[in-house]
Amino acid sequence: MRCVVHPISAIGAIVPNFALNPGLSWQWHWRNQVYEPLGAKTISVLGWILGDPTIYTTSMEVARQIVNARGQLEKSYETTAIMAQWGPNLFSTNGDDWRRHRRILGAAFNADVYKFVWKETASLFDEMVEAEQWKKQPVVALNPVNKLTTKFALNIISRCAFGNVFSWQYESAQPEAMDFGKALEIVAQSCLFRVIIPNWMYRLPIPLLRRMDAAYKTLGSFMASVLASRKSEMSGNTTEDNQSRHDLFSFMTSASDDEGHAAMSDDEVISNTFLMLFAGHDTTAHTLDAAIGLLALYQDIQQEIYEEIKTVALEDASLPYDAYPKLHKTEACFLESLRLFPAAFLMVRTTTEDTVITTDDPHIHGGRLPLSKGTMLAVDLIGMHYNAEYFPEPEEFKPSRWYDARENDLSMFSFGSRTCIGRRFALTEAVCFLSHLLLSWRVEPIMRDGETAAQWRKRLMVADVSMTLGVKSLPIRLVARV
Ligand code: HEM
Repeated sequence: MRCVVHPISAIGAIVPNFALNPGLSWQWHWRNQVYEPLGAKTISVLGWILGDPTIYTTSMEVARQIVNARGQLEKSYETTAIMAQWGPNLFSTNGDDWRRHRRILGAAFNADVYKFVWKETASLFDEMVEAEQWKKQPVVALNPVNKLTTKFALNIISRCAFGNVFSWQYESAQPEAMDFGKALEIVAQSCLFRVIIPNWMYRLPIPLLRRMDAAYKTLGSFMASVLASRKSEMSGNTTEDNQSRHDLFSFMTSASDDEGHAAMSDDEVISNTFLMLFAGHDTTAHTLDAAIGLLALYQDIQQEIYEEIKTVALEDASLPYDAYPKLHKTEACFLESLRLFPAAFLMVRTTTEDTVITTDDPHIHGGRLPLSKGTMLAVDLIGMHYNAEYFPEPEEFKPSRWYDARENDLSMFSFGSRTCIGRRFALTEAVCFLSHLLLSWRVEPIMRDGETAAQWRKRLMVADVSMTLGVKSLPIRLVARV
């Protein structure tokens, strides 16, 4: 594909998708117009004015080679800078450094944490229902549902990453004050701009920039103070007991402590915490939106899932953690929503030396693609997930595709050793949220007069692509089940 400005460049990413500019969202808008007509799963994309050639692939085979290659293909500074604003972390590092981060964080993602995620999600759900007074109303309009899921996922990651609980009705006494909840929200929304805007600009009297800067500083000093207090707990200087905590931060700091000379530095601990805050909420919230939208459209599937949830709910309508392994259909529904709307839609690597990859397009260079050092490769998860060879009738919402899926089939979380470390965290939170929601309410689309379900889907179930991918502003109605 040839274009004026490469999609993975500052200008390409900012300018929206139109005939002359693919933009960051071409993979969504042109998902049926590029690979199939070219007769290839792996293509090159070249910007005439700006941007070096990049190889894009929708092939599972090539994707596995790319993400599992050791040494010849790595993450580059340019493509990880947004996630590494506080220093090196699991997402941004390669080789031995990455292995050290993965070992330490791997210890933090454990069964106790998943149980904690379930407990916190269930408890926040109850708090939300109470605060929003849903029980008093036969019908609740969520317009849009996105606000609710984003608030929910931010709150959960804050609880489960730091053990920092802010209540559902949390509002600062002074609306202009910069506290943790506000700072987290602003930082999450402004990550991309933070790497583009030079530091000196934050000294200008521009309220928006000043507020962004204050949010970064608040979050930075909050993370530093939590680290200091956890270290103090570990050295036995306080009455608090680090062992009784089940948040990721505590497991990460004690795993790092156990590593001795291979431990993470304070900057690395803080950078990994920021990474989890960021990677751990937007992706899950976006997918919950998509799942709720799709279930609203596919009432028969929603009913099937409701029946499954009902069989595991206790008499008081609570759903214990033990029920989770029995909620296959609910989990499959979330996975299928992720297939249709892959929140992390692009995985990028760069060659560190001249290399050759094997493609499954034998008619192009005999299926062998020579690449020179410095070539960027991008795994296009949208193109892969809408390829009928892998997923027949790709536009259809069919959770049953995932009923017998193995861990390594979950393409939406990447493959192999660099697969998403937070996938079980996300799945636990999502299944807990959806099962609580669907047990008590039926979800329906709020349509315009005379609009059909198909028109509603076409109008609203459209991917909004920036750092992550999700559907925009979905109007949803909750109808109480009697
Ligand atoms: C629906 C939710 C999620 C999706 C779709 C998702 C997707 C992904 C994907 C595709 C990757 C691979 C990126 C690459 O190699 O370029 C990844 C990596 C990662 N994810 Fe997730 N993720 C989700 C939730 C989470 C959560 C909840 C956390 C943490 C609490 C998390 C933390 C990470 C981290 C730290 C990495 C880097 C792993 C490494 O390089 O070893 N993710 N995620």
